[in-house]
Amino acid sequence: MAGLNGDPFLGIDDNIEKLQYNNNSKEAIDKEGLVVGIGEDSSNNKNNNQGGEKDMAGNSIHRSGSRPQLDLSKAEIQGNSEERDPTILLPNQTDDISHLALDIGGSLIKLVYFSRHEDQSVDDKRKKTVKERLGISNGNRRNFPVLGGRLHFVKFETSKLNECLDFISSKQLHRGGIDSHHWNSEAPANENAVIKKATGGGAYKFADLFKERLGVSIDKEDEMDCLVAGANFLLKAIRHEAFTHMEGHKEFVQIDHNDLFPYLLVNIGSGVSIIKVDGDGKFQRVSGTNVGGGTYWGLGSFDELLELSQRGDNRTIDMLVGDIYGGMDYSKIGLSASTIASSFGKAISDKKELQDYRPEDISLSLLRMISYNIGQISYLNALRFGLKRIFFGGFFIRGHAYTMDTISFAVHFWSKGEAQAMFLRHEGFLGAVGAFMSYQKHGLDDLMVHHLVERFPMGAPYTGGKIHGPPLGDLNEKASIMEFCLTNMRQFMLYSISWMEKFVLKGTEITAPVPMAPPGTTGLGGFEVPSSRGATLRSDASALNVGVLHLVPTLEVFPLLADPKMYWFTVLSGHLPDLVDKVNKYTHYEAVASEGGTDDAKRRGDAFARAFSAHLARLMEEPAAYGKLGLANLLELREECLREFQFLDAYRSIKQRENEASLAVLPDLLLELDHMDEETRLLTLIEGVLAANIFDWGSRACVDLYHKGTIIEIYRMSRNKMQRPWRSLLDVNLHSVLQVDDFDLFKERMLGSEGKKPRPHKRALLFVDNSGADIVLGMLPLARELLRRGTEVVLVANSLPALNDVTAMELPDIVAEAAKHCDILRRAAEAGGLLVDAMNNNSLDGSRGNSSSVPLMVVENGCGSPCIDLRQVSSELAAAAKHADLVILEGMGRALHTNFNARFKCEALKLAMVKNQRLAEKLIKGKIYDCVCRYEPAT
Ligand SMILES: CC(C)(COP(=O)(O)O)[C@@H](O)C(=O)NCCC(=O)O
Ligand SMILES: [Mn+2]
Repeated sequence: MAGLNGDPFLGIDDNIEKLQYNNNSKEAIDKEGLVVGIGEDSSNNKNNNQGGEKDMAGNSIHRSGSRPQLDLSKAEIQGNSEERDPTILLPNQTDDISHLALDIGGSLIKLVYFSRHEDQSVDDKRKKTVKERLGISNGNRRNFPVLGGRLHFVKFETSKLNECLDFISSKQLHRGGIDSHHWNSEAPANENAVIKKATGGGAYKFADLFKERLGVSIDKEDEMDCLVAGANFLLKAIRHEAFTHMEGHKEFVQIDHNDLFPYLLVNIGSGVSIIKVDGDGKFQRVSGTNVGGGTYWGLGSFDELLELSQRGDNRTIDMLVGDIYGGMDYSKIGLSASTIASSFGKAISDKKELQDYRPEDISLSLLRMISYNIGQISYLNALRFGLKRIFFGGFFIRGHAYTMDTISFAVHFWSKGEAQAMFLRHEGFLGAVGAFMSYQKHGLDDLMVHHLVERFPMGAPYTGGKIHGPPLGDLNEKASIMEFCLTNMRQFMLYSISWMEKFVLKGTEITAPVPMAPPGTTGLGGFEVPSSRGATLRSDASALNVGVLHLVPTLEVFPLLADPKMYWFTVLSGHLPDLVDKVNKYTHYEAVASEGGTDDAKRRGDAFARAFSAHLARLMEEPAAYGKLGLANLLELREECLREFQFLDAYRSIKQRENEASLAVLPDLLLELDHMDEETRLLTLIEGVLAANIFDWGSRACVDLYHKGTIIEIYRMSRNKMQRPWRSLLDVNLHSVLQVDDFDLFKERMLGSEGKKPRPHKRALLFVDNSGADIVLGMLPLARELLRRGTEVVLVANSLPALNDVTAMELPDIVAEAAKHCDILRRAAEAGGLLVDAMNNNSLDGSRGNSSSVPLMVVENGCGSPCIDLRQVSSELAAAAKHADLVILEGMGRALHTNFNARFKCEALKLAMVKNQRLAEKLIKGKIYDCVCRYEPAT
């Protein structure tokens, strides 16, 4: 604002302690260097396994006696006890319970395991009061036996079954489960039975080994049942599960749940099963072929063959139409000269021995032969049953572009474009997911898309998010530890380290580019040879194509969205590729510093930096690797990655400092505001919100600023810069320039015109953003103004920390502090149950207790990212939304990157400062630190 009259901060900052942001932590880390250097050679691996076997054998008596560690005291049946298989609540059970299911195939073991979320939400008196106020009861929601957790996906070679057993043992997955038959029943659990679901031939073949090594009984599930159940579940529940892949181009397909059946499921494992699926549990295995993944693998190492094929030229060994027709097409029947007439056909005429051919060429010829054959048989079966959609699953595909292109080409060619080949991101895990779902207790079949949040495989499959044991760097140290690994606990630590190392190593390996077929085809046989581009094949391509699935049964669609179905298309503004390098990486330093720069923190910080960089590199190389991603997902990726490496709140101390500094000047600001007339006050309040939004630790430019001045200096500068009109914003969807200084419209709605007083809003939901000045000097004074007008205010904050965003857990204390200086806030906070245990006895006007004030409440939004996807919000927020007639979204993350184009059933105000030069140029035709104020009446 040009010359903010009577700026409350002129002069004040001299009285408060100068808070200079310190960047010592970064220097300290730079100086010492992070603990790096890992690596796992095969001998280590061997030692691990040997040690494991010996040790496990030695401890078998101890282990077989280990029942699931469940505290059954005060167990009670939940809901109607007349129901069959009612859920049993275990109120005293606190340990994490893990479950696993296996699909043990001829070549690979696929493992899906579940880990419960650590409950990080507040469930104290305050929350209870707020819930009561909002009329939230658990009665109107289905009670899920699983309160939320994660599904992880891991695979092993069947020939290395020991690795799989070690993994299960190291993660204690064999203990965590419980007797599956009794979870939902009233019958007492069998003392000794630990039953795990498994499918595939290995469930029969290796049952005794599981019993012997882990004390686990295998409950065998039918393979076809599992494949279909897994495919149906994934197709219905996971966004962007299915995609097409043609000529190197990947396109995600939005599956309509009501129009999924019938379809053809082709599972390419060792052999191939072709299944016609008509519904849940309704299917028929209509065909199959023995030429499958095992055929390829049987002739060499799968990954090596795939790698070789990248450099192959099958024309040296395949007989082409042109070879028979003297280089000509056989155009009369539509065969081009490059069409393969006979796979390996040249080998007959060439009079060469097999060893005279290049392994690369043989490998490619083989890959094409198998892929075309599968594509053709699949097409014939689709034709036989009149099916248009064919989903291909199984580990043969491995996210390999050339394989998918070849299969797609065959289906397209034979069906003349009538049938479509689609692939699944969880391609290899269909059976394992199906087996997992056969645990009745999970109630997974009832979960909807919005209950499942796919996050990224930061290393969770390898580490489970926890890192145990000493630093990774010193292999000698590791070796000596190994010698002393005699107890189970040490054993557990050892394996955890080993998995961790593998992941970090993988993180650096996975950066090789994905080979893509060149565009353009030449008849059946398609593209001539794989592109030579990207000579290295990602060895573990599939491992990073799937994320960890977070099950959050309490998430709901935000009820005030005007058109939830269109939300996906309007919510995101950012495009990924050019933004990847913009996501700053200095979080790493803050994270390590937030935990005192300890060796353990440095070690985890290093692992985080590697994992995060690996994911960014992977995304640069293939932006759709994890499904369709926008900037919002990328920002969430960073937060998730931090959490995986146990950095639960990297900005904790920064947030605290900013809160304290801002709370110190709040009384002066409130005094100043109270001396203004209504109109000036409203403008000052909105300017205050925009100005204070400058405190954003996700913006490199802002962080550079913080190193140059105190919080208050920066805040004052920011306020002095406020100038109307605020910027125009380019609507990316409408391709038009929108005027977004809607302050006058908002003012009219708030204060009226021509002497007419409009009715105040009934309830406003304020989606707050950052800690410190942003919440204390920006959003709280605005909330106070609304409260003063008789509007109930719900502060909506993150459930989990993300950058310097304020969380729902932190807010009540901030409000309590602010309430010490303001009766309006105090009374409202009391009325809203916010001051239950943070009561201040010295009220400003001497009044106490229940006032007639409208309430001020806090609810969590259900997310842990700087952005918000309103298709997945907490049930409290959904309940609070029911009576709301005003939504205020604040900050770049919530109001620009996401939701700028979201339309609401009620009025909406979107406020943000743009803190990135490039985004300012792209989104608004402006510059860094320009502001957006958009007001929209109810839709
Ligand atoms: C992470 C953020 C969305 C946070 O902004 P906020 O919501 O706090 O206003 C923002 O800092 C951002 O867009 N960062 C990425 C681009 C950059 O480096 O500036
Ligand atoms: Mn923020």
